[in-house]
Amino acid sequence: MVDYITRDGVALLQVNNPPVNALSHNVRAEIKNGLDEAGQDKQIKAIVISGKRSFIAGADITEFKSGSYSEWPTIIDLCDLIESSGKPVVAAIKGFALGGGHEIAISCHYRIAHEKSKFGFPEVDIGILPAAGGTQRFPRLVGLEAALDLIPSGRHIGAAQAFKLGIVDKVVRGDAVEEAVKFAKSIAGEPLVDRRTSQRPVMGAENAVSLRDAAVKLAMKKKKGMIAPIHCIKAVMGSLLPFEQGMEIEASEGFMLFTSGQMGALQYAFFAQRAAPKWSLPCGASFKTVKGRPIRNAAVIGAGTMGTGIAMAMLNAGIPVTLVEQDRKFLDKGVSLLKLLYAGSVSLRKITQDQCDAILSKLNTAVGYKSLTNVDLVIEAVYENMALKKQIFAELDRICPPETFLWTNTSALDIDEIASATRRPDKVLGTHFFVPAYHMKLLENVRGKLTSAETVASAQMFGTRIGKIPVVVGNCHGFVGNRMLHKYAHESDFLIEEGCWPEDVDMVAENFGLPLGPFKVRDLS
Ligand SMILES: CCCCCCCCCCCCCC(=O)CC(=O)SCCNC(=O)CCNC(=O)[C@H](O)C(C)(C)COP(=O)(O)OP(=O)(O)OC[C@H]1O[C@@H](n2cnc3c(N)ncnc32)[C@H](O)[C@@H]1OP(=O)(O)O
Ligand SMILES: NC(=O)C1=CN([C@@H]2O[C@H](COP(=O)(O)OP(=O)(O)OC[C@H]3O[C@@H](n4cnc5c(N)ncnc54)[C@H](O)[C@@H]3O)[C@@H](O)[C@H]2O)C=CC1
Repeated sequence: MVDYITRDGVALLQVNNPPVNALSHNVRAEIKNGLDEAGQDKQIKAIVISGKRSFIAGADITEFKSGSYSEWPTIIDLCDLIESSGKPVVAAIKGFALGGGHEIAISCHYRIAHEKSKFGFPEVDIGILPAAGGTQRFPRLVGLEAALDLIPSGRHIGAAQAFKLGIVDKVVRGDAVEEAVKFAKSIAGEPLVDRRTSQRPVMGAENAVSLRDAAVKLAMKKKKGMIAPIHCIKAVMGSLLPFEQGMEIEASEGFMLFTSGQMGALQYAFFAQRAAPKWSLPCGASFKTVKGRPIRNAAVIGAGTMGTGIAMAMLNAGIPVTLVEQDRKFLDKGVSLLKLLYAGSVSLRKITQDQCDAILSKLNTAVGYKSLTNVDLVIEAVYENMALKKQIFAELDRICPPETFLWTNTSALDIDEIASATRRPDKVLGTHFFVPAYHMKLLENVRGKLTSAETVASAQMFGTRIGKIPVVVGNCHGFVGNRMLHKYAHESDFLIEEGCWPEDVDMVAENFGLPLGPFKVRDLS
């Protein structure tokens, strides 16, 4: 799990724990053994820590449930051992240095990074904080302001910004490991006192109160309902005390999170989101055995709320789209809405005008279906009316090539009945997007009785390509999402009957952490 390689007086400790080099217990133990061996070997003058393929993506998240994250040696122990090493330790970073991996890196005496490497503390999004000294060393390396930005937000940054902030000593284009080995040889024997991060002062301490208040305000806005960002901020503020006292604050703030229900829920969500796209069918076909067909171009029928949102989701992923309506007036309305949304993204600087123009150049429009003779996929998003949907599917079946997938964005209708209007029920499937479809991550791919495994595979692949979390569900009224939403909607309605105002119900739901309350969502729908 950790290869120990010697190179001309340098010991290279290369973590090899696929897929992401998480710091599982065995990895930690082997890093410790490597450090001990290098420390004792008189021939070794310097140490390089790196990862095969990528650096280290952090603690092994499964260990927070099993408890082995706290088994010796912990990441805290490793960081202390690295920092206190009498021989210089250089981190060679390519790929990701995240969470505990980032903490290991900033405990090293020097950091050499590939230009495409990424740095961050994503702990906040799994309900914890960088509890291996990250909240104490990081402010000492980059100053209070940057630490109060990056730790509570969990944002990743690239190598160039990491260099600007002082996280990284050198950014390289070539092989980071080779560069680090060369560098390690060049600094062997130099004094390390000012290279030990925990011994540095924190820059920006004079503005501590205003920086803290701004960070709390931002965290409450951006991560509504989450407790971890506030504990992260409190722990970072502890860095203004001597290092050992700061570590105690980090541990006590960490303890509250490590024992919280939010940690369990967010870590469940982390693994659930990665499990969702992995599908299998009762016939035995699965994501491992069946390949999807890539979608080169598509059409969307209906330029209403959902049709425009679905078209945007595809355009954002670079898929050329033809937006189809029943008449010119509805089409113009849909296209204006779509253009307005992109103009909004330009004015908010989410995309440039050039990017906006490039995206819109892939949009075609049509009234009627006659032009759809060369599309890989059609997604229908017209009114929720079975007779209308069946009529449209029958017509599409006549016009589109036999291999074209015909998918429907119905909220609750029977996929098998819609498929029965065609001679290709194997290629019919429900793609249930959620409003706003260009933004919401969930995509239910509803499998009918006759939907083929290739169609399911293609829909799952398509979902991932357009940035969604696609999940295969069965065909029943309301599928999964809307059956859950029904209960939620009923309870919200009961509250109104009992005398609450819709805005009060929304406020409570939003304070709980939902981005929009139930009545605002209904207004959007
Ligand atoms: C305080 C009280 C207790 C006292 C005792 C004190 C003891 C010591 C405390 C030590 C505390 C340590 C604190 C700490 O530093 C915490 C952390 O480091 S938490 C982890 C932080 N890191 C992350 O959150 C990274 C998560 N991963 C990602 O963001 C992405 O995976 C990544 C960008 C790295 C790669 O993305 P991508 O290529 O898209 O791959 P996937 O996301 O699909 O992942 C592939 C595969 O790998 C699994 N996986 C990813 N990361 C982890 C992980 N960190 N641990 C375990 N498994 C991971 C993922 O689930 C996928 O698995 P599949 O089975 O293939 O689906
Ligand atoms: N609005 C929502 O929140 C969600 C809606 N859905 C489903 O998506 C589908 C569409 O819903 P919305 O976008 O909200 O409806 P909408 O009323 O906003 O848009 C429907 C559009 O379809 C067009 N249309 C009607 N007949 C047509 C035809 N024969 N050919 C071409 N275009 C035609 C209409 O002109 C209209 O612009 C429905 O089945 C709905 O149940 C699914 C998820 C969420």
